[in-house]
Amino acid sequence: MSITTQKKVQIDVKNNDTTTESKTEQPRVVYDTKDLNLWYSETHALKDINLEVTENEVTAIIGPSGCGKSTYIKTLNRMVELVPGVGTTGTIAYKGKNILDNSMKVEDLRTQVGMVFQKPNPFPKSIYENVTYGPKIHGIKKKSLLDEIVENSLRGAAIWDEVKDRLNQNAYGLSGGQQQRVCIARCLAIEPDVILMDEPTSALDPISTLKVEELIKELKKKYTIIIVTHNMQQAARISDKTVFMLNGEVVEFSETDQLFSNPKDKRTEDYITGRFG
Ligand SMILES: Nc1ncnc2c1ncn2[C@@H]1O[C@H](COP(=O)(O)OP(=O)(O)OP(=O)(O)O)[C@@H](O)[C@H]1O
Repeated sequence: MSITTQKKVQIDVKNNDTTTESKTEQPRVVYDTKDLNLWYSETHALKDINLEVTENEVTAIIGPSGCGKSTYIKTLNRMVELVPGVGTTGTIAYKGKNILDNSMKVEDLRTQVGMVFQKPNPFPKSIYENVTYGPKIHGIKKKSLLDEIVENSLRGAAIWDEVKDRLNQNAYGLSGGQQQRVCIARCLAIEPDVILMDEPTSALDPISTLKVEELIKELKKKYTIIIVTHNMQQAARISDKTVFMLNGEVVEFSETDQLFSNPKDKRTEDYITGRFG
């Protein structure tokens, strides 16, 4: 199911100082998925997915275990194709270009689309080296520039103050919540447009979870965020739109407030009220 939202922007245009005109501005669609099907060999994991992801919004994907949430998010940066025997039909346009087309270079896509995983996965290196890893691969060598990227990225991930005096220490020495924010900083260091998050707080305690949630709300001012979560309260707290998936299908996709307060589909209602899943 796809929805199209229209943000109406009223622009006052002085016309002989007497009249007012209004103009409609379309929000920018970052990912436009059309009729996407995906198979892991015989398993039909995604079925006729149609979804639009809008710029500078948080889109949450919820649904019971095995419904295809992770598969979908991993299709958005083509990580899913690392699994042998994966086949797809349909299209996913990223800023107008079909990423499933062979002509799309995965490396190009991944410089624009960062990913944060369920378990914090810092490299066994210093905090500094973790954050500079991506920029160095992209050829940045100048120490002053790398220093600047480290500070900006760690600030962006709301962890600068906690780690600024131990940048050369191993990231493994940090708490789980701090490690996850370093991983978010590592993702910001490549200056992506989109951040994909696959259950980023499921391994964190409630306080760290809250910090990452606050961070996500802040990050959406600059980035487009797509987050898979098992936690419906989390989806309700932080997302603008929510996708409910079941058995590989999108059952409902709408504004988060609407989906949780007034679901259109009985299956969504059953899921969010805990009657199944
Ligand atoms: N690497 C794989 N090889 C074969 N089948 C897979 C693979 N990964 C996932 N699947 C299958 O695809 C379907 C969707 O799985 P997926 O991991 O996307 O679900 P999910 O909603 O993210 O589940 P969870 O909430 O438990 O993480 C399931 O039937 C699963 O068994």
